Amino acid sequence: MRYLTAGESHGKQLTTIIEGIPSKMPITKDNINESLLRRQGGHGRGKRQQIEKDLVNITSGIRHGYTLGSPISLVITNDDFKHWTDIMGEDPLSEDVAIRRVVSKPRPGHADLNGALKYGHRDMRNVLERSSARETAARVAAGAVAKTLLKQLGIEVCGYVKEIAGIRAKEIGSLSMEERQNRITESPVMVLDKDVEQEMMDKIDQTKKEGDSIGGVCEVYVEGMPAGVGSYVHYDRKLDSRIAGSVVSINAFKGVEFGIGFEAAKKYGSEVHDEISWNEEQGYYRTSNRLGGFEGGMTTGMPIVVRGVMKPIPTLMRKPLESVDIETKEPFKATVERSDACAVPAASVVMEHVVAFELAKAITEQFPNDQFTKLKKAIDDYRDEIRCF
Ligand SMILES: Cc1cc2nc3c(=O)[nH]c(=O)nc-3n(C[C@H](O)[C@H](O)[C@H](O)COP(=O)(O)O)c2cc1C
Ligand SMILES: C=C(O[C@@H]1CC(C(=O)O)=C[C@@H](OP(=O)(O)O)[C@H]1O)C(=O)O
Repeated sequence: MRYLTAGESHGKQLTTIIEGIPSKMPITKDNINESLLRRQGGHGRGKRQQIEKDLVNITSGIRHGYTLGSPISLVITNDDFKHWTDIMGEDPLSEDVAIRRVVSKPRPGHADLNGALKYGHRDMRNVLERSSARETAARVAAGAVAKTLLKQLGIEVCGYVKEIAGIRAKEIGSLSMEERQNRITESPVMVLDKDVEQEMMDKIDQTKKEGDSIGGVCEVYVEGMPAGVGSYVHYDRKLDSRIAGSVVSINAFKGVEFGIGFEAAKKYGSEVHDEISWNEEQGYYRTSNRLGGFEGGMTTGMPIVVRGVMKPIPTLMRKPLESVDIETKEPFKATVERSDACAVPAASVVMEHVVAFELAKAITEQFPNDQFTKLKKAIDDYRDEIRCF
């Protein structure tokens, strides 16, 4: 399984092409639109989300509610394009207009300057349009297809906010998957712990008022993955490493941890590792899950718990960062018309979907089948086999 996305933030549309989903898997538009809608939400988003209404147009690979086994292409229209037709259209601009519209002021914290140096663009719009996190809508569409596959194999993935600007949600280990999913749907900041919700919202509002930005931590929790998915034999087949790469690939994500994560550095081995037990009903299981569901690049069969840290949004409404104009070499302070003050809730939805894609990819590699029913049977057989091992 693999996917590619195409599209600029203020261009006509975003496109996702997914390859490797087996045939005859039930799926509808609603499976994808529900995820797209969730990504647009969350307290702290800027004015752009009032312009966009992300809905998928399935243009290939799905017919009458089932996958065909051929490439699936998904299109999301950028409603904002109508305001940008001259700047983002394919027709050449007259020279004087083109010169006036050139973006020569790189924004710190964005891809602008490095992308301009690499691709030789003196108009940094050519960089910023594609490097924008608008592209995460296309990735969520791919992840929604992956989630639909996983769910039908008994694997559920759920992403939520763990921390915003130092305000940390407490551990609520006893929540079922359904309770987690309901809770984040109800929560304006997509957090499981109701006690910190208001504090997080107040912090976002205060930050917005001050024209600054904040980041945080997102967590993804997965139930139902059988033990032994992934591999220890090569670095690029380790599933935890693939997940880590997918999380850091999300715009503004700077780090990843599994289970107790960086806390492990402060502890003894006896306080970190998960002891192995066995009973007839479950087969092997762990009495704790401090390592977050991975050993040796493979799943342990315990829930996967992975967190990613998002830096504060780099575009600041009233505290602009200093930079240098690449034409004049003069310093300037970046001024902006709109930006998100905090996109951690939306990013938790993105993280859920990129993790889901890596899990579905690993499953389809380990149980290669062109037809979904055969894939389902292969996994069920494997589950029986490891229970009796
Ligand atoms: C869902 C989401 C929304 C974002 N919204 C904004 C935004 O409104 N303004 C902004 O400056 N950065 C925003 N970002 C962050 C930038 O896209 C990101 O910092 C930039 O692409 C540079 O990538 P890097 O931080 O990974 O180096 C957003 C990120 C995500 C995941
Ligand atoms: C468009 C989205 O996020 C955008 C991501 C983004 C950035 O720099 O990453 C900057 C903003 O773009 P704009 O300047 O057009 O408002 C966000 O709105 C989206 O998530 O759908």
